[in-house]
Amino acid sequence: MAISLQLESFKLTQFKNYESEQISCSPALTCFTGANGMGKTNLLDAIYYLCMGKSAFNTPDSQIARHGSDFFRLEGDFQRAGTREHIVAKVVPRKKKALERNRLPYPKLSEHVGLLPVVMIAPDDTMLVQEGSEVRRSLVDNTLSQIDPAYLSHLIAYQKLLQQRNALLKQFAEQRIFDKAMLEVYDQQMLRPAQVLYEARSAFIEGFRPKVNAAYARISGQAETVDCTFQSRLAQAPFGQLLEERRDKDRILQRTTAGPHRDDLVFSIGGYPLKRFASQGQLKSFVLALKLAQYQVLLEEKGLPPILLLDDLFDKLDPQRVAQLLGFLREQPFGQTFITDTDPERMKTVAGQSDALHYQITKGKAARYPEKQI
Ligand SMILES: Nc1ncnc2c1ncn2[C@@H]1O[C@H](COP(=O)(O)OP(=O)(O)OP(=O)(O)O)[C@@H](O)[C@H]1O
Repeated sequence: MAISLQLESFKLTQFKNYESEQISCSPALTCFTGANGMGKTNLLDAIYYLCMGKSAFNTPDSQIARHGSDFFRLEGDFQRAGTREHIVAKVVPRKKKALERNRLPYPKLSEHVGLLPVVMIAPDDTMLVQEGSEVRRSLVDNTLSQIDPAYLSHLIAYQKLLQQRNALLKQFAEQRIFDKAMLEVYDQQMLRPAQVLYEARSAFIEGFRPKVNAAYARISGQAETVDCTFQSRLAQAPFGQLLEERRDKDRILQRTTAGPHRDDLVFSIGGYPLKRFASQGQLKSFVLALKLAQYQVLLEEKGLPPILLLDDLFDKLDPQRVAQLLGFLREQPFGQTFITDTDPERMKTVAGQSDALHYQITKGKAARYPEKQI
């Protein structure tokens, strides 16, 4: 597949440890190497921010503005299916956040999501297995939001109503009152977004499962099968019925105890719970498989290869897994890729293709490696 999504260059101003820097990108592979803490990951996060309107690490905007600065700005020049897309993010934390596409501000930031599909693979992806359900839901939500703007609108609507319903339950407890009719106003409004989220997530997981298993087999080179299933109470009863059944419980606990905000993904290996039975190596292969499956779903649904951001993977994976991953990347119709690594020598072998660009990062400054070193 011809590359039809490409970041040509991007500019950071007062973004994390970058005062001002402009980076030209390879259409295929751009590598950033440097010691720990120099600002390699920050570059990947800047690209992610331009694609998604927020940090990949949930870093609040107030912590993104460079120490001592009260704003930050990012600019990216993309080519998307033959069309130039100039994206600018101008952020004054807690005061103003504007995202512009070709000099026109978006009325809503969420309208930008999906234009420039992106997948970040980072060492802390192991949280997908080790942490609570919120992290797993956000993998699903992130993917579906990039595929379907309507999904994101329903998600935002649901989350807002949920917050309001929970606030009302708290208020009832504080004032020692209970007004069923008032609660039902929220219940009614939540039915449709909840159903949309449930149906979209269920359908998504069906397509996602075989891709996770196939990617795992390829990366780990092992025979055991892995699985990923969707767990939602909405599979047992309609949301309206769940809300009614749990009204007393919700009242006592002062929060909404059932709904799409409690959905989860269940992971297994060889038929056993992955979290408890996977070795460290199996766990790393599995989270990598989850992200590569996400990449493939986006590729199929969007019809153009997402930008792939690989953070620090080579440091954290053993050489065999690195080789498997590189083999996998070479086999697939992967689009533009960005990689960070502490070891320039290792990167030289990875970047040993003619159209790769290789930068040395030192304290928020990027310098091109001389061509002959690549
Ligand atoms: N708002 C900010 N203002 C100034 N510097 C910041 C800000 N946020 C983060 N930094 C700095 O950015 C650096 C971390 O950058 P980054 O995570 O990109 O490093 P890295 O090169 O990827 O390192 P590693 O190899 O350890 O992953 C740290 O030195 C940190 O102090």
